Amino acid sequence: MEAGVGLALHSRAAGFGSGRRRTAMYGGESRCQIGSLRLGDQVGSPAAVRARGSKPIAPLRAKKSSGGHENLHNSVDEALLLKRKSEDVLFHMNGRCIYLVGMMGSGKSTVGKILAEVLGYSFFDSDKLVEQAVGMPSVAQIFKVHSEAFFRDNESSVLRDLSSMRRLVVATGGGAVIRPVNWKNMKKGLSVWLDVPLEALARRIAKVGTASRPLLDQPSGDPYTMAFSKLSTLAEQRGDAYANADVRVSLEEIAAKLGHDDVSKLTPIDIALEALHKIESFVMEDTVTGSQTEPQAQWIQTL
Ligand SMILES: Nc1ncnc2c1ncn2[C@@H]1O[C@H](COP(=O)(O)OP(=O)(O)OP(=O)(O)O)[C@@H](O)[C@H]1O
Ligand SMILES: O=C(O)C1=C[C@@H](O)[C@@H](O)[C@H](O)C1
Repeated sequence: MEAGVGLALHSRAAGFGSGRRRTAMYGGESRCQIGSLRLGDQVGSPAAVRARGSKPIAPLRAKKSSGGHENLHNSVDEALLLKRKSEDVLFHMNGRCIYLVGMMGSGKSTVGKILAEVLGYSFFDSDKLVEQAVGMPSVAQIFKVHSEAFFRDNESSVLRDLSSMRRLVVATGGGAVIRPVNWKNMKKGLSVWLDVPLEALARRIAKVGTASRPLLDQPSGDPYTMAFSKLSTLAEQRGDAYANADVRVSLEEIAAKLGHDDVSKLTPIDIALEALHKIESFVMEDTVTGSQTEPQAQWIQTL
């Protein structure tokens, strides 16, 4: 294959859940209103995602890079592995939604867009849907003008509305895990925890700044140190809330498996691939035990 020729993945969910409404990422067929959300052909399209202030979802392509043929081959191999694994996973998913949970900066949006593309699902970022529902341009502004509690109420409404849909990958807000009612809704699909060491999170966040993350934003101080200290406090407060997810994707484990000494060497594709492997194990076991969609944790059932 010539360098520079793109390998676009066109994973299709065709054949699954026929007769149900599809919300394919490109060119959804229908528009509908569910609760406070308007979903359908506009929202699922790249143009609509851009209109809501998100970056467009780039098609997954093998890129020509300065490394030449070797890099191209690696990219092609990765793309094929992802495509094959996504087909295995789709077979067992029955259209269930995937909810990505994890701390701020854990890569929920980055990895979520890759998963949505290979599975032929639609991608949504719940922070963006809250901004849309409230009619404000940023989460930071919602916190400032209203309050964190107001944001959390809207976040819960968005997750409740999404939970009645199918074939979505949802990047949830970092704090969505603290409310049991959100788990009750997320457990209608499959939840995946991106478990990233705090040092790596702080490095990523310090790189892009904290302005868009109101719980981390500080008027002064070294960005890495401030982010690390706040993230540590949040992680302590949240305790085991993330561990309630059906599947845990640990970057430390992936790095060890791939022989890397640092999680920063992992690409979003490495992480998406591991997520698909873990999802497959979970759904296969789930199919065998017949426990699909039943909330497991006792504290959810006490609601
Ligand atoms: N595997 C990775 N390696 C390095 N940087 C990454 C990786 N994944 C994501 N990032 C970067 O980390 C930052 C946060 O990623 P992303 O927005 O996907 O996280 P998130 O979990 O959705 O964050 P939030 O909940 O705060 O919105 C981005 O700048 C992104 O480019
Ligand atoms: O971890 C959190 O509590 C948050 C994470 C972000 O995604 C936003 O939902 C908001 O900034 C709060």
